[in-house]
Amino acid sequence: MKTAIAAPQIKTAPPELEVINLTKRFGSFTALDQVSIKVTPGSFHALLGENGAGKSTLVKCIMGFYTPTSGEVLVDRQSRAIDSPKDAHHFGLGMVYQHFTSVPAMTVAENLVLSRYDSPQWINWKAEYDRLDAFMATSPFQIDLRTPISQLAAGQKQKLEILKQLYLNSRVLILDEPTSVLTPDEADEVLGLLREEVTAGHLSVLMISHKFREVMAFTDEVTVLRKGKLAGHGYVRDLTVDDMAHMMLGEKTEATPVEKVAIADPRPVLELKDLCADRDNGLPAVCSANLIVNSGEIVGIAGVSGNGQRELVEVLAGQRPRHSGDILVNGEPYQSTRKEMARHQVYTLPEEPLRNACVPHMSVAENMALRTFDCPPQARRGWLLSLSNIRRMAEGLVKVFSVKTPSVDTPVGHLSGGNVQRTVLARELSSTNINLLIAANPCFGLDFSAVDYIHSQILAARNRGVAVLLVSEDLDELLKLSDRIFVISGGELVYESPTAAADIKTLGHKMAGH
Ligand SMILES: Nc1ncnc2c1ncn2[C@@H]1O[C@H](COP(=O)(O)OP(=O)(O)OP(=O)(O)O)[C@@H](O)[C@H]1O
Repeated sequence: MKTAIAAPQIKTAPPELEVINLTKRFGSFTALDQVSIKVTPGSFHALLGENGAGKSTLVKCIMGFYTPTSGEVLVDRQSRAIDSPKDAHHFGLGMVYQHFTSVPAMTVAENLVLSRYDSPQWINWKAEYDRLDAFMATSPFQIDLRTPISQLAAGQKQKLEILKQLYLNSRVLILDEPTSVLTPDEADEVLGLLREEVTAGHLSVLMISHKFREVMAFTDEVTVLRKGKLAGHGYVRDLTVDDMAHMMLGEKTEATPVEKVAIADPRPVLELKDLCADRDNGLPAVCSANLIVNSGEIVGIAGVSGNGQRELVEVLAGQRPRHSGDILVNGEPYQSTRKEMARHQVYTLPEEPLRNACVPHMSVAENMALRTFDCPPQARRGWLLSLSNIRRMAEGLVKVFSVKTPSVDTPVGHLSGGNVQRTVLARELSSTNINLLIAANPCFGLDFSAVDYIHSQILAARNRGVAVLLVSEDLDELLKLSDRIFVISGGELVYESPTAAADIKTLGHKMAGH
């Protein structure tokens, strides 16, 4: 019988990681073209690029998820065959993802032991806890080993993802947008602690990021990809944000900002009256929510993830039954059916669009047609589909919304995260008759030029008279876009203010549940 053996906890120096002329093709599409990058031991390296530039493909090739078409991965100057994450682990490489991978019902200790590659069949918990206590005492972050994951805040969960890699003795950490689910304070804390480990020479970090502020504050070097090719490299001390943006975009010009205009005769479009909804486990998620969104108004809902926002949006999108209360759209009772959505012109941008707003194995064109496939010109008599019209419409939207996809026939599940987001945005924002738009974290995972674009689209919709409910974990986004702002905490709307009069400190306190 195999018993648990604790992972070695010796702080060895990180190895040098180098990628030489790496090419990755998916069929006839070249996602990476002769890309080289070197992560020197004890450096904090940022990997930048627009959505679809090839960043995830590059790190997936390094970690052995993908087999490169050609090129080499060198660890300590020797070419290595890395065919799986387990091989990568063997060479000291570990990956931390955007989303948490821990099992919510298990404790921190159980998740750490579970993360090991030498999964034991029998665990001596007494000995395991002694070793875990010793590991935790010397690690850069401390988390109580006996706490279930479901009780951890987002920042602690992300710290645990990093701790897992340290526990596995990974010396080169590859982080894929590690702060996207964190508040700015949590992000600074996590990156600051990693920075200390890098400065002490215990770790190297290669971090995919869209946030220039974090790149400038915490990293030493940047490598930039553009359309699958190496577009630049440099030291952060020698570069400005403009330099990096220019490397990412080439000669493209920036979007002109959209100004808000005053709306005449606003009328209530969305009304929530004592709306209550439950979580999957039957416990209350949304408690007696009351709010009105008027035409030509953006109402923002701020809150730390897990405070009922997801369930609220799911109820409005028809993906979760309400427990009680009323929803009115244009003054009429609203049950969020597809028919009602079409009649009242309600559009939604839910979070995690690949899971909540797409059918991953269906093509980009089919996904773009999910709202309109049974209407002319995409269908005759409601059921006779015109595939050529569906493709033609998708080709137009791909151009307008700059979706990077090999073709409109590619399964949407094959697109990069940001391009899945753009596919859904194209479908939901392209109608000229939008009446109500419900958007949840619409810029999650998007590069800065895409964020500007989406913000200008949402503002332009508002200026046309669309009522917008914007649920976001990004307070800066809410302060920039919304006319009125609410805070949701513990499922209750605990604060409301016109955004111009909102006090940031009070917002922060309310978000933290005080
Ligand atoms: N399994 C796959 N099959 C076909 N094409 C793919 C596959 N995975 C990625 N691609 C394509 O490769 C390109 C690069 O994708 P990748 O996910 O590496 O981009 P990225 O820079 O990480 O983008 P983002 O910032 O949006 O996450 C995209 O055009 C994507 O559509």
